[in-house]
Amino acid sequence: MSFVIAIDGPAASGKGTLARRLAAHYSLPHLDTGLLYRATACALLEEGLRLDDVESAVAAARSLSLTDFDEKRLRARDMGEAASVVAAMPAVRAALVDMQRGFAARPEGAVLDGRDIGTVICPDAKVKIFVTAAPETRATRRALELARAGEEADYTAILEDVKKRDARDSARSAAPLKAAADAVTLDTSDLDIEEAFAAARGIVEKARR
Ligand SMILES: Nc1ncnc2c1ncn2[C@@H]1O[C@H](COP(=O)(O)OP(=O)(O)OP(=O)(O)O)[C@@H](O)[C@H]1O
Ligand SMILES: Nc1ccn([C@@H]2O[C@H](COP(=O)(O)O)[C@@H](O)[C@H]2O)c(=O)n1
Repeated sequence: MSFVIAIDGPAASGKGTLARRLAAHYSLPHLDTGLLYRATACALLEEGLRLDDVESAVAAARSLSLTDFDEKRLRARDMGEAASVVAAMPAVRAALVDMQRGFAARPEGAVLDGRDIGTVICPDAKVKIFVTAAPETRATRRALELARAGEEADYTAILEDVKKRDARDSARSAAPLKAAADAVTLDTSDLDIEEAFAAARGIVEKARR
């Protein structure tokens, strides 16, 4: 397998930040797989369909194009919650596997971040990192991010969101959120972004040797 870095972790743990930084550092393409589930949920909501309409969700997942995402819309808070509802459907997950594995199979390698990259999508990845942080830390960071963007940032509501999403993602039967047995866990609760990036680079370098 080519040089694949698989990054998983709970909501707002900083996996996207680390995945982007590692991809830039190693000149690898990056796929934020959460966007696939967010885009699937968004397609349903925009059509006025219910989030539990499995057939429509599978059709929406199958028609996604990786180059076609309105990231600002998809990263809205309500879309994270909606994504986690469709992500619990085994048929939706199955519809998105080939797209993710195709991305990971690029000859130069790739960085993918999500919930099941190390466990299901790329079980043979050379590097697996499970990024985590205390829920309160994650909620504080997300609230700061929203406040910086001039959006509503109610810490208590965000903390509740994060906990609810983690619980649903961990409890589902299909590809639940969990660290792969051979992943290295990186707890960033007491690390700033530069420290977390340095630690992640250390993990990658060790795995490459
Ligand atoms: N180690 C860190 N210290 C401080 N802030 C951080 C750290 N890592 C990430 N952040 C900030 O926390 C917020 C969430 O990070 P990020 O978007 O990377 O998380 P994520 O796990 O990809 O989230 P999601 O699950 O919603 O996709 C961002 O504002 C980011 O800048
Ligand atoms: N590999 C993945 C990635 C994401 N999900 C689900 O999508 C939701 C949104 O993901 P973010 O990373 O953008 O926060 C997330 O809560 C999961 O339910 C997934 O199941 N598998």
